[in-house]
Amino acid sequence: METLPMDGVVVADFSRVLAGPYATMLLADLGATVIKVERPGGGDDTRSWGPPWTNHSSAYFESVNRGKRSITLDLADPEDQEAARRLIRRADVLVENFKPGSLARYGLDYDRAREINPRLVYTSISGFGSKEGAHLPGYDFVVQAVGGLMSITGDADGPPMKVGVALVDVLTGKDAALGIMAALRYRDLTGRGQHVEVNLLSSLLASLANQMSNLLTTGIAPQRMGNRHPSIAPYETLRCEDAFLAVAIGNDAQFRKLTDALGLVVLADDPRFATNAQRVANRDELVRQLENVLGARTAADWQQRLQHLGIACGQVNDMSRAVHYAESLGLRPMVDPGGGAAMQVRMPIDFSGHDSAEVTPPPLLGADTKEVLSWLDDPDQQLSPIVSRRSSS
Ligand SMILES: CC(C)(COP(=O)(O)OP(=O)(O)OC[C@H]1O[C@@H](n2cnc3c(N)ncnc32)[C@H](O)[C@@H]1OP(=O)(O)O)[C@@H](O)C(=O)NCCC(=O)NCCSC(=O)C(=O)O
Repeated sequence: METLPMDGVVVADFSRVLAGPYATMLLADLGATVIKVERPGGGDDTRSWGPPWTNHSSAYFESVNRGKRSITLDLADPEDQEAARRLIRRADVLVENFKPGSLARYGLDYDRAREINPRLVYTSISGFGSKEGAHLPGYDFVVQAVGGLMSITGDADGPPMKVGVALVDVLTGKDAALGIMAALRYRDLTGRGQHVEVNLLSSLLASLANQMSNLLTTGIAPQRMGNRHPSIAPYETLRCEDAFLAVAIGNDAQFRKLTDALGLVVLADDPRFATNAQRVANRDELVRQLENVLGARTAADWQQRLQHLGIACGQVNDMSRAVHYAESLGLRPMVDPGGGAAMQVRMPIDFSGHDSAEVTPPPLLGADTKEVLSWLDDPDQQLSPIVSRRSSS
């Protein structure tokens, strides 16, 4: 069997909803053995976040839980707490997203866990950190609001708007996975585990990149600009005959190519538009002139013509067309987990040394409890490979 980067790494996954499960799914995709601990009865909250539903849970749950085993433990029950501690003893990594402090009630907080296993990388995901914001529940939507993202998203004269997916959770999940990788490397160097903490608000603030830098440079908070860019023009959606085309011009040479293609070469020498700063200052007039010409053809037609000249542009696709577009470019965005489960999006990293792990469908609630508990009792026992839960259920 092929060697994967995280082969042999055991992850005790006490997380639920999105950010934590996203992080542990990445680890599973990279070959780790992920044991998802769920509450008996309903399990991960998102198993009931539908519609849409699958035969066994929800599309939401399935999007971030492939490649894992599921066990149910009632952490309020002393016997199950003991099982959780046995799992901690065997694990390399623990991931949890309880509200900070909650796990102490069950004897599963960091201090207790490191007594049991000093090599453990104990990863906590919270909404707002473990200090003054520890008691605050953290959902992506609220963090998009208080973290500034909504204030810079949407039309200039429209209401604040969220991004169309729980992107803060995804960013936080990726930060968690990165933190885990670094802590495992540190453990390789020192032999010591540690407590890795990430939170939704900090991951969002850290991802505001140039917009945050604009604030810090000028003291003025950036505002919503629709699809426009605060510092580059044209870098926005432009109206064609039938639809919008996103056009991104990053330097003057690219602008000259664009004006050539549109038969507007005079604009490239016009003092109002010759440099990026001038184009930003005279953006409304620039867009008016560009749209005058773009309006004569369809967005698809312009996409083909402009891409041919090396200009960054593309139609505004729905998600189905987005997948087809990726496939038309030779990418392999999708993977079939088998077992009758719906197709999934593949982990987006390619390695030259090995293929991506084979993907297995998300687990049924508690499907692995018996086997994992017996594995915890017997250090010589191997876990059997995950097979398709659906065909065996
Ligand atoms: C996700 C949460 C908002 C959920 O809020 P709550 O349901 O109020 O949180 P809690 O974690 O405290 O869990 C609720 C209760 O269930 C109990 N609980 C949970 N699992 C178990 C098991 N296995 N056994 C026994 N008891 C359990 C837990 O101890 C609490 O008990 P009592 O204390 O006795 O009630 C919060 O956990 C949180 O802020 N997490 C950190 C940030 C995060 O990951 N957010 C999710 C992003 S997803 C998202 O935003 C999106 O998808 O959109």
